[in-house]
Amino acid sequence: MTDKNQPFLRALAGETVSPPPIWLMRQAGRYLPEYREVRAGQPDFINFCLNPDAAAEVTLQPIRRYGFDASIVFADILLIPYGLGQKVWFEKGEGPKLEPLALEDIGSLSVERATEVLSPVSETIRKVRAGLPDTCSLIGFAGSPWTVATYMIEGGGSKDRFKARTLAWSQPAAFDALMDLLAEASAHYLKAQADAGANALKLFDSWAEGLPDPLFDRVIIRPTKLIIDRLREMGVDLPVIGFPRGAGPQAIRYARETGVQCLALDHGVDTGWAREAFPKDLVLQGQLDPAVLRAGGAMLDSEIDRLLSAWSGRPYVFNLGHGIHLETPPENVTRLIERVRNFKA
Ligand SMILES: Cc1c2[nH]c(c1CCC(=O)O)Cc1[nH]c(c(CCC(=O)O)c1C)Cc1[nH]c(c(CCC(=O)O)c1C)Cc1[nH]c(c(C)c1CCC(=O)O)C2
Repeated sequence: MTDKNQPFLRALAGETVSPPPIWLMRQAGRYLPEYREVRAGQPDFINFCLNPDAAAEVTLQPIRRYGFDASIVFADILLIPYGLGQKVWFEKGEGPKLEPLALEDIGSLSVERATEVLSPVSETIRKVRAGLPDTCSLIGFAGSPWTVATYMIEGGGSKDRFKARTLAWSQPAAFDALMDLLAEASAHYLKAQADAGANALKLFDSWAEGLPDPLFDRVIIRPTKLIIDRLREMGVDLPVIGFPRGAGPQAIRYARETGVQCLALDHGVDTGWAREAFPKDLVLQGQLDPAVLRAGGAMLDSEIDRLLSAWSGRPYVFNLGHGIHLETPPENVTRLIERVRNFKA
């Protein structure tokens, strides 16, 4: 299996592939009836993620149904806090819950424990890789330290991450130490995924929006660069995709300074601006609105065409601007893929 066989890896290496490779953020999930069936037998979400047979099966489901160019291992960004020793659970319809972490308690978190607890994810990767066609790439991932820390500190999702931002300003040394610890745990976790057979890696910074420059540098750029530098030090040379959702123009600095090979754009990014703002050798991914995929019809077609035209002639991976919505009709995804695959530049 070489890069040449995989259109997704060719694009990540900087080649303009036409039509562009396509996969979707959160492509395994509740919009698929076959996922809901497996999920029904796996009441505990964390155990589900750490069950290699079940996790490999749902990772492969969207590949079988749609033939995407890339798969992403079924896991969750909150496995890291769980592995480090924090209490994490998922309540139906309410999203993730965590026992809020006080910065004074960082000492109770263990990187070694996380590496051990998360080892089933490597087993999932081995199983998935063995079940994938040679032309399909496999993406390993982790949450970025800031996004993961917001859940750890707030005890779940939050509207504007006010508590986490306050702590970043009021206790800078302790907060930066938490970033360091999360970066170290993530680097080891991603290295294990690479060793198990992942072809590319992705860092999800879903809550990168709304940060003043000094915080953006401290909690987004520095820890992201730490992870990538650490991976390179450990001999991992896979391409890395960064997704600093909502970063706006700060993404220019992010792309220049962190060491990512590919930048995933959210649907709120001005396409014309981004075409000019990012260097031509930076691979871009995105940025279809999950709501237009949910809506379908003629609007979906015209949005697909707009993005394909806007991003043609440069290395690009077709994707959503954020995760697929659970109410998305599976046939809209079929329509999307057909339209992308029939595109002639
Ligand atoms: C912020 C974040 C999380 N998890 C993730 C992010 C970053 C991407 C983003 O911004 O969407 C990333 C993630 N979560 C999941 C995957 C693998 C599946 C895939 O991408 O195909 C990935 C890549 C499975 C999941 N993770 C979760 C589900 C749904 C759980 C279920 O089946 O009941 C899945 C399929 C649960 C989860 N996990 C998380 C939340 C907020 C929730 C609840 C919201 C929701 O239900 O969608 C944290």
